[in-house]
Amino acid sequence: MKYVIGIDLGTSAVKTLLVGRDGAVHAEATREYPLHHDKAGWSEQEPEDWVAGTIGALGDLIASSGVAPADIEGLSFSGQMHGLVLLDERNKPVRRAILWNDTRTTEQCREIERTLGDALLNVTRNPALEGFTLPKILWVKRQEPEAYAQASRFVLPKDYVRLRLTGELHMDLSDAAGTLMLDVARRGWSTEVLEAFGIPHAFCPPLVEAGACVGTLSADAALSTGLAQSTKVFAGGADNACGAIGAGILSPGLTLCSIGTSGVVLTYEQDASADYRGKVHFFNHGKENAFYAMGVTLAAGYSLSWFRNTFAKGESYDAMLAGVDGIPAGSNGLLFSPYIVGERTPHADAQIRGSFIGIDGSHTRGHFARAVMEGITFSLNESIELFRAAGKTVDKIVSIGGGAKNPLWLQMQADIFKADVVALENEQGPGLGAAMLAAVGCGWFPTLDACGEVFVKHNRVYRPDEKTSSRYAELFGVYRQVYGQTAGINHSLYAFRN
Ligand SMILES: Nc1ncnc2c1ncn2[C@@H]1O[C@H](COP(=O)(O)OP(=O)(O)O)[C@@H](O)[C@H]1O
Ligand SMILES: O=C(CO)[C@@H](O)[C@H](O)COP(=O)(O)O
Repeated sequence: MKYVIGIDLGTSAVKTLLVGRDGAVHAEATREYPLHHDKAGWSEQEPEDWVAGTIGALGDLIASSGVAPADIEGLSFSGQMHGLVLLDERNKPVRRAILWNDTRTTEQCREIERTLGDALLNVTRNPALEGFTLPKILWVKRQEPEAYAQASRFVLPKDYVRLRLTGELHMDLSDAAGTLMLDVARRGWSTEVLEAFGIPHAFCPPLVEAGACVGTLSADAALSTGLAQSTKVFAGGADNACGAIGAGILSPGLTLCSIGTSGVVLTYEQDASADYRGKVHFFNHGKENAFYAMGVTLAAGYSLSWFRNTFAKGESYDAMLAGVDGIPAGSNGLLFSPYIVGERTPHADAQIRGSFIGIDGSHTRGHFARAVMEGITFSLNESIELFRAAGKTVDKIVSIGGGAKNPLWLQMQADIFKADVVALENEQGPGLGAAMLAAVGCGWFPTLDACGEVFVKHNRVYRPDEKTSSRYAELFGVYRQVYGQTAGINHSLYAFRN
């Protein structure tokens, strides 16, 4: 049997999947790496940690599978979006990467709005948000002029790992769409945006399709991973584009919910005609000439991982959540808003922070854990409501990401979203999507759609329970008031954060 590998460069870890021509996942290997939060609102990672983690995970994958390297025909990538990696002329990073969930760039966002005016939405199809790449470039230019002076070009996280494995420098359209420098509908770097900020075209890498073959592994990469040097390398895409591919969101009518570090609700768009006026993100898909719209909760899985690290250190998620299914919907009147690193959809606000509201002497740690899961899901439901208000039918949602490992959370999604929630056999949608790009690139299938028929395996369907659903609908009305009622207080507290 022949195989391909999907590499998902996530925020918490790099996850690798070995997938056979039969579409079955034959082996998995993961390596975690740290996040650095040196100041409130800052979030950075060491590009070298991604490279070491990827090489280590690929080595583990081959060793644990026992598959002959010569039988692995190709590999591709899914990458956390927007992160700025500045490279010098020898392609060495000049500083740590500034990530998608870093919100230090509010001033630069206002500068982008002032400078571009209407062109911002018309060309990039997105508003200026702190997480996107262009504001980060402007921040480094202003705050760290020495680092900026050393930078010859920029790439996004998975592009840097690909560069280190192949020696080739590229960026794919689905990831470039998240930089705020791409003309999304025309599918090229926007001269208007680049000129407005004095960024030379040579600063931006050559653009390719997510499925493009960019070469093979370098001799060094083959040696350090144990893979054959002849392994074909395909560009890969943004993690949400790849998550959509891996969940079979390849035609209109299907919706994706991903609970990773961030949380995402995404719908397929056949062309660039839909106009959400910046209320949700609008990006190029990893499938050629297609697009997607999505709402983002900045701290979805991250809120639960923060809760675990702070109040249940050393416990697994399953241990921490044992018994939480016995607590009634609504956590006995305890409500959580997951704004612990700021928010994007529907409240683009870098200064807002989270809250527990309604704490009662009877509440246990279990109530708090359940409230965190409910608050995250309410936040995602705000994006679903935005799509419904725009006329989309949302009655079937494919759920992926670490959050989809927990059956209680999948049922909670069905109850809160008032829609059928479908789990995949393997919840690693982005890694599977990357493997599908490699499988199509290797010529195993004529299209991603054909590949999806073999690779995408739906598992159990969670249907909304009428009684629980209507209880949650009532509570969602209360949740919706939290942002407005706490925004002023949080903005005043901003001055007290380090
Ligand atoms: N067993 C579990 N039960 C509930 N949630 C989980 C479980 N395992 C992981 N998670 C959630 O999934 C998140 C990680 O998801 P993942 O898709 O791996 O993230 P990323 O791609 O950002 O690295 C964690 O932060 C946590 O909230
Ligand atoms: O910023 C976004 C999308 O706009 C995030 O979705 C990142 O792409 C990170 O994804 P995960 O690590 O949570 O998968």
